[in-house]
Amino acid sequence: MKLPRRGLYAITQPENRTVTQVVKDVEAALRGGATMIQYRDKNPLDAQYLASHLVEICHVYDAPLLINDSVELALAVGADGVHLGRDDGEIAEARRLLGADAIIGVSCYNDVEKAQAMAAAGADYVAFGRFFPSGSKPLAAPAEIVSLQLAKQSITIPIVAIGGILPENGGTLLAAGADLLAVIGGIFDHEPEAAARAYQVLFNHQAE
Ligand SMILES: Cc1ncc(COP(=O)(O)OP(=O)(O)O)c(N)n1
Ligand SMILES: Cc1ncsc1CCOP(=O)(O)O
Ligand SMILES: [Mg+2]
Repeated sequence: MKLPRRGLYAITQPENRTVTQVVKDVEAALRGGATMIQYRDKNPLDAQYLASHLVEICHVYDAPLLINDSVELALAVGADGVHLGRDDGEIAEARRLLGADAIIGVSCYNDVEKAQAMAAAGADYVAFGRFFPSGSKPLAAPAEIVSLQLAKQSITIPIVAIGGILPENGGTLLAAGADLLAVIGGIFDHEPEAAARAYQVLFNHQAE
């Protein structure tokens, strides 16, 4: 499945929710216009079961499903790719295991040089953030909007922004160079279809 060049990238929040509820919420986010989903679960009970249901529903909507942190889980469930942070392994190993068509995204925090190196090493997208205080990851280090502007000058793969992004503040990040907005709470702390739809105006504006 192809990596969308821009759009809303919804990241799951499965804590204290049943598999049925998480799948329903993700489907609602997809109906609301999310273009890609990441399964992120820091306390998984049955990750393989949930992730395989998420692959199924994402493919109905032609949206890639990426797995946070785990190449092994991505392989096991036939996911479209993986998101790797600084402690989650190397791009080359993920590529070897998942294949040429897999989508491999990497966290670059606030480090434009790292993003350039990751793009050269074969990443499919680079992610910067957190840009705004995040209830989902309160200790995430701040990133500067100027990093998006600098990255945009030298990086041609899609740039993802993450952290406290709402329909009210996402426009600044897109204007600075972000292509995809990655969101947890702004979608899944609310009714996800309406919440996802509220971000679409940002992308429609940009296209004008
Ligand atoms: C799109 C996207 N960007 C950044 C992250 C954060 O990854 P990481 O630093 O590995 O932190 P955890 O998410 O594993 O807590 C992400 N998951 N997705
Ligand atoms: C995983 C992650 N990495 C940096 S901030 C963050 C959480 C983003 O969630 P929210 O959209 O609720 O701030
Ligand atoms: Mg990680």
